[in-house]
Amino acid sequence: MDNYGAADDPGVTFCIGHHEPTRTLMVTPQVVSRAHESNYDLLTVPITTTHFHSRVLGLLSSYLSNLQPPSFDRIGTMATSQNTRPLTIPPLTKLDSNLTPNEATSQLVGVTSSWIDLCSPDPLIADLSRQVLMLEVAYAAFCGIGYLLIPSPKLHHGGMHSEGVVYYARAIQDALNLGPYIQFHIWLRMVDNPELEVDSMGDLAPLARQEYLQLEAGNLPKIDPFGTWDAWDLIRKTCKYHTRLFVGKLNPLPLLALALLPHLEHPLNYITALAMPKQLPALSVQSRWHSEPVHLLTIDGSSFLKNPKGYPVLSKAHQAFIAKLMRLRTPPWILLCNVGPIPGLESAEGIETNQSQLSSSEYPSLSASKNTMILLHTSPMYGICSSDSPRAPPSKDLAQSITYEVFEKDPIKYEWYERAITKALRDWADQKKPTSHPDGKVILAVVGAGRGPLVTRALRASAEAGVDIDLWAVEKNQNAFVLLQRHNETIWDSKVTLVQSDMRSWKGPRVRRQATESGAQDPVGESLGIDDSLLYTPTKRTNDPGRASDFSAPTVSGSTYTYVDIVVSELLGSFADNELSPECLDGINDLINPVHGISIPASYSAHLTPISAPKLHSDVVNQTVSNHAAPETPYVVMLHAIDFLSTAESTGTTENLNQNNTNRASGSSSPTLATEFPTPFVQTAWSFSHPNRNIPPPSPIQSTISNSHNVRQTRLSFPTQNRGVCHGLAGYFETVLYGDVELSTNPVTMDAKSATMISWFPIYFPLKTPLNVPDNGEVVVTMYRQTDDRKVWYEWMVEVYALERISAPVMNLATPAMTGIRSGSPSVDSLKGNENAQKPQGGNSNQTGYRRVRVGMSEMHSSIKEGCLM
Ligand SMILES: C[S@@+](CC[C@H](N)C(=O)[O-])C[C@H]1O[C@@H](n2cnc3c(N)ncnc32)[C@H](O)[C@@H]1O
Repeated sequence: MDNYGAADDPGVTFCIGHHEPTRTLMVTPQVVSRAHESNYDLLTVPITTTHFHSRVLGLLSSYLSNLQPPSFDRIGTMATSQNTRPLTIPPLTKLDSNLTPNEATSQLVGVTSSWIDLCSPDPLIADLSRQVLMLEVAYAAFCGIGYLLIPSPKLHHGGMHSEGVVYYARAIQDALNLGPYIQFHIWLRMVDNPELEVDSMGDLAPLARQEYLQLEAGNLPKIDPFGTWDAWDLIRKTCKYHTRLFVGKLNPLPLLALALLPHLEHPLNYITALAMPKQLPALSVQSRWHSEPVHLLTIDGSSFLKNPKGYPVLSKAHQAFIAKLMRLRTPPWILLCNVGPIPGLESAEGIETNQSQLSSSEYPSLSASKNTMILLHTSPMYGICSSDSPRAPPSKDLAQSITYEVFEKDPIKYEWYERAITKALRDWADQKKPTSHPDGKVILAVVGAGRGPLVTRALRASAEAGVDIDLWAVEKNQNAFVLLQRHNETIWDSKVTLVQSDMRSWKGPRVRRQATESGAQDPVGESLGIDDSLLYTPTKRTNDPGRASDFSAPTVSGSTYTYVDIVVSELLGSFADNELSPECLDGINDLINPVHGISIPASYSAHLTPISAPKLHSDVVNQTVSNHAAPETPYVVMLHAIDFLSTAESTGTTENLNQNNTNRASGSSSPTLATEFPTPFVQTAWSFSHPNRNIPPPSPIQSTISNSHNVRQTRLSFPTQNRGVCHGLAGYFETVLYGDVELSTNPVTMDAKSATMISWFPIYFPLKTPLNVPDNGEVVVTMYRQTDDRKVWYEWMVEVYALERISAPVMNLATPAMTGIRSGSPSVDSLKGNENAQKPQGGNSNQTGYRRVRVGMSEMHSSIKEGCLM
């Protein structure tokens, strides 16, 4: 158990801003306070004016008219060297900016010029653009602007695509240094659609000289769902995952529809009544952006659609996406663009609103929108903790009472334990199994009892099953032990025998001898209260199954040691075994009834999947400055801002999915709305079972006990559908408590096995250096659970493969031979597409197949420095 956090949902504060691209108004404190009265939390402001724009265009024009056309030099370079007279923009003048430092500046988001083209293949345009940006950033920094919105890089230049993004990225790197107190937001569309990259009048891009442009490619421009994400990935990598660099996303969501929901009696009816809702990109694309640091969500007025009553409405898919973003640790600010002037502040004249049909007074008050959006924030799961904040696993130090208290609030865990114990007791009685107690009671021990919630559940289970138990509770934490004593007196009616000990040195339960030599009943043992057996020398039970109740050991105060029939423990960590449950339970393995003994849990398994987790990566990189072991430490963390790289993906857009009413590719055919992100492909790394019949006997030549039987290793292959970046691995666990009673944190099985359980966060195994993953590739994970008999640690390595299409006889095709693919999970072949899966069996004709080509590999990471001491 390793989950910490506040139990109450803190709610989300929404921050709504107003963006008017052609704002000419000088933004004074009075203007800001007027915007506040209209319930806007912030305003955008252009850094420079149209005067500045004209000045730069004028400069460029006169420069070009005096310039010789560029030509190749003797070495043959043109685009990469400029042996020409430089064009330098003189400093800003007072007509070049309306921005003046004042007390309202901190509530402004500065917007840099969108008419520049930092990506231009023409070095003159690219350099001029860079100068404009630098002048603007420097002036914004001088004025005390805290947030800058930088328009998107231009990705298409004739036949060239994304070639100049690296120049853009390099300029942002300079800008970060120039404005050390500014947060930079790169303004991107969700998908790369060349048709939306339209040049406006006065833009520098079309002024690029023909000599530098490649001719238009013959093919029609295509929408690339991950094209803008690719650009973002390059920018943030160039800027080394800088903590002040975020995404400001252009998102065509009709947000004001959401704002209007309180006015509607049955808002969902109105939404479903819409004829043609705006289309969100595929869920895989939404999921990718959800994992990125999106701090501004901009919603354009053109996105609004009207419902039959004339109000703007929002589809459920849109709501779902916004709601998901709002549950992040840092929910984005919402920026409404082109929605008309702020009432009473700006005249609509000169301001182009995309909603000619809607006047600004028709829009709801922003306070209403805030309340509505808070209503969307309903899932209890997300309020429990701060998400995506990496935290090293809990130390093995004694836990504080508050820690136990938080865990004890879990609505599922204890309920499930009680069900498991009840079932185990009923089965024991039904199967008429002999017990280890002379009176026929089932001896049950809660080992690692903490403050005793499982003890309470065991007593309830006994009453429920109608099976008498002799109950023992073992706990090493002396402070928790005080509470166990108190509970025994006040709640448990002194029915429990308490043992303050590390379970590994406990000698087992004691019962009264059936009769003393004199024939009198021994009074000790009915209820021993606090057990003092540690004061006595260890005894040895017989392992002869036929003598499970043979109390041949030396007696203590007329009592004798016996076996435990049912051991109940909860020593699990986020990755199942990472809090040394196997090692602790090994220590009491010999105390368990060798024939009929039961352990609850009976088994547990560790599961993993590769993820993209840019925020976590950035946090880990920052921690590395003070802690060199940070990138080799597994972190317990609520994973929200992540993207699963290997999924049972459905490829349709949200709209298609909505129409088809299909949901997860894992096979659910229920008619639910497809707003869930694709289901991850999670595989089993390894498992442990108890009681463990395979523990080797101690070696006579070694003083220490070997732990080698608890070493594990795995190598798993994960097909990936879309390109992305692997920052690390997400780890989960599943456990079989008893029979069909199971707990799971695995996102694929959690809902079925233990929905709403909150005791465990997932675990995150970071990669020091993120690895790029190609479309339709494979990520192969090699992982170990290692031990040196003193501590336990993990080692992990990731390889990335591209699948190269080949034509070869079927016999020669290289097929991945990985373990861990379980029934119910998509197979590697089926995720590659249907070609392999559907190829005809037999025959030796040449057929299309795939060869794996390794394109990336991490180092072997090791958490040995942070290993868990046994
Ligand atoms: C995760 S807590 C579970 C507490 C309680 N059983 C519950 O479910 O709320 C694990 C408990 O086991 C105790 N523990 C861990 N290792 C132990 C050991 N080797 N011997 C005895 N107690 C141990 C810890 O002190 C802690 O109280």
